[in-house]
Amino acid sequence: MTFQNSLEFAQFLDAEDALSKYRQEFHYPQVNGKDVIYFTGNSLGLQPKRTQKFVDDVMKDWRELAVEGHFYAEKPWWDYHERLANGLGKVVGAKTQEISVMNTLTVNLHLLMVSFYRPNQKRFKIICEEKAFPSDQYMLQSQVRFHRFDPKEAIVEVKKREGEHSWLVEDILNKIEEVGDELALVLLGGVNYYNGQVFDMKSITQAGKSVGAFVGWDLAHAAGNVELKLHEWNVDFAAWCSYKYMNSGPGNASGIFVNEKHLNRKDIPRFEGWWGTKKETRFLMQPEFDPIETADAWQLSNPPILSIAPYLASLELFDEVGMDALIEKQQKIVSYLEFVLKEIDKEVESSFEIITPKERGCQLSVFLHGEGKTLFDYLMKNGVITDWREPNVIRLAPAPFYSSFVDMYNFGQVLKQGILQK
Ligand SMILES: Cc1ncc(COP(=O)(O)O)c(C=O)c1O
Ligand SMILES: Nc1c(O)cccc1C(=O)C[C@H](N)C(=O)O
Repeated sequence: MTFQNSLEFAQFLDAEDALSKYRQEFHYPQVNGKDVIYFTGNSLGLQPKRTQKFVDDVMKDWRELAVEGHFYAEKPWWDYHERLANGLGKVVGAKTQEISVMNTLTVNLHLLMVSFYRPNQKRFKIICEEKAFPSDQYMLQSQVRFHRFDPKEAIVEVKKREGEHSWLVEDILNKIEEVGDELALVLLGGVNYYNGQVFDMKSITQAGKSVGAFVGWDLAHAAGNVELKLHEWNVDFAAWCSYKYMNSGPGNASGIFVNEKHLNRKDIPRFEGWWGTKKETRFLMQPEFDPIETADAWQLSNPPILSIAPYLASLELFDEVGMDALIEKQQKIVSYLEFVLKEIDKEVESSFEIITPKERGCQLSVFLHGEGKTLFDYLMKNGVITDWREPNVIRLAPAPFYSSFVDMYNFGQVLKQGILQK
């Protein structure tokens, strides 16, 4: 056994880790009386301890002020959502006015497609990745049918090459070129949920724009995980959920990005509601829609303050730490996890194939050759929270805010026991 492959080395890495203190900021579920090893921040992030106060404050204001809370709460509700835009802009690389917080991811993608999928007989095709997250597939198919086109003709899926586990960027760029002036929209997941691949969003956006298409991104697995420069990359629109790497709680309100150049355009239609009208005139109850000059124009209803409160708490943490520090730790901890997996792989008969390419964020997807769901069940029973995706893949996503190097080491030990005890 080498020093690298020891508990002491993992402890040394934790001691060197400037973010290790942030683990204390989160609540940990327990199994067998011990904190779990949590790998599913890519599905639902842990609860930050400070969230409770943010929610309690809203409950208190509601209890004590009732309707007056809209205007006289310490953080008034009528513009509460605006408090999130600046912090979120830093996470996704956008200007404050390009961000709004509203609804949930699939709803927002639909609303954004109302604006940015405007097919005609010539230009009606959409490029996406094959086997995108099912909700995205349903969303795209239903949008295409809504416009009376046939999904089989309109949706062009870029496939992985035979035998490959990830997509080649050149295949996506070539497909964009090939579809050319029939292409209305490019809409992909910035990070694929299954293999954890980070797409080259800059080049793909550029290619889509160069053939005259709109380009949007589903950033469910990217927001709070990888570097994003939506404004600089000239992305038209994007949406994400807040409950994965952004730790805002199950099914919580999420964010959208609309490029500044599309704000206030009369030729880009929108579904509209009263929370998209200017605050100054909103309560005059006039029949004309007077759009806010920011992405908030896409808001329909007054936002769910109790949902947005945890998101604000979480953004405070992101603001304190910053994406650069999170990404730096993420690269170290994911590399260490890869090392742990490879070491165990040498010691046991089974073999693990990491199907995540080198373009990656927090997630390693691991194909378990020679192992079945019993290994996954063993991990769960022994306090390793991971998830299982058919046919034989576990996804491991150590979140830099709260995962430790010792967690990775201990995971390796549980994994080894799980395989050896068969
Ligand atoms: C890539 C992707 N798209 C869409 C969704 C659906 O999100 P929601 O249920 O918040 O609409 C998810 C996660 O559930 C996802 O990972
Ligand atoms: N939101 C979820 C839920 O309520 C139940 C189960 C899973 C989810 C998820 O978010 C799944 C996640 N998008 C994924 O990548 O698998």
